[in-house]
Amino acid sequence: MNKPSVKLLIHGAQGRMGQALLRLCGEEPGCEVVAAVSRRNPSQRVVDGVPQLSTGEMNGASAFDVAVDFSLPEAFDAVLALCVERKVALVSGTTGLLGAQREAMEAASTTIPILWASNFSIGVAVLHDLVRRAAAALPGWDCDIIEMHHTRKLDAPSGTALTLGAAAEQGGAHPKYAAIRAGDIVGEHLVQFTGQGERIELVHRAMHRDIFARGALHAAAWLAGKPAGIYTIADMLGDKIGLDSTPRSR
Ligand SMILES: NC(=O)C1=CN([C@@H]2O[C@H](COP(=O)(O)OP(=O)(O)OC[C@H]3O[C@@H](n4cnc5c(N)ncnc54)[C@H](OP(=O)(O)O)[C@@H]3O)[C@@H](O)[C@H]2O)C=CC1
Ligand SMILES: O=C(O)C1=N[C@H](C(=O)O)C[C@H](O)C1
Repeated sequence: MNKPSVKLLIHGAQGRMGQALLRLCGEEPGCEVVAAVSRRNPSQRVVDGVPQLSTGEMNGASAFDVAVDFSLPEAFDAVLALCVERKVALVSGTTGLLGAQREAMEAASTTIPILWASNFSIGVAVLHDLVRRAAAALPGWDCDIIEMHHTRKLDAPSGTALTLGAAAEQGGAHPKYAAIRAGDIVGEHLVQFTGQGERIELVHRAMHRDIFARGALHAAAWLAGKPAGIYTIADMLGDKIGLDSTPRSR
């Protein structure tokens, strides 16, 4: 018998990530978008068969299994509350969340499954592991994290930089951060360990935001139907590429 499809609500649908998610959702087997939510009232009520809702209309969305949220911190509380009310899963990549929002997410995870990640690429999941191991092997070396993004990005340091910093701290380093906003850079993270007379550079360059969208759609299919709890990218990929749990940060 065929598995029933996983019904998705895309939150932040008019954004750069939201548009990539809508374009790529057909690639994830068994996933179907049933609602696309944006801040403003939509100019068209239905696009490619998908109902378009404004934030104010979100609570009236038809039944869904997973909300996929790539929005902004000020929009996050509403989608978390809706998932708790409907008892459905949440995949979120929204960065720059406040401490209180992280706590609300932890509290919600006692009733629904949640996977939040600052970066949904496989490369960065592997980079976390490399950074933790490099930091542990290089006590006393300076650790600097330099991130570069497009000029429209609002938060700094990026969520990924902070999560990589948490990995470095797990290895005993004390990272410092620098952020560059320039042109249309999708996302670059350089973690630099500097000793006396030598330097190691670990770098990830995202060439396209489709890598994040594909990761998030895969996470949604994976998370649907899981028991309540907080899950990480490493939980999702761990068996495949042998990762320990991902460090948490904003
Ligand atoms: N974890 C990861 O792998 C990645 C995470 N990100 C993160 O995802 C988030 C979105 O990034 P990006 O798509 O580039 O950003 P955009 O600014 O392009 O999109 C943001 C979306 O959120 C909506 N939004 C903003 N404020 C509100 C609000 N108050 N209520 C409801 N909706 C709102 C916007 O609606 P409207 O268009 O109507 O204004 C828009 O659809 C950021 O936090 C970014 O850091 C980005 C890439 C990868
Ligand atoms: O806003 C972005 O664009 C990105 N945000 C995420 C972050 O803050 O780390 C992930 C990626 O770098 C792109």
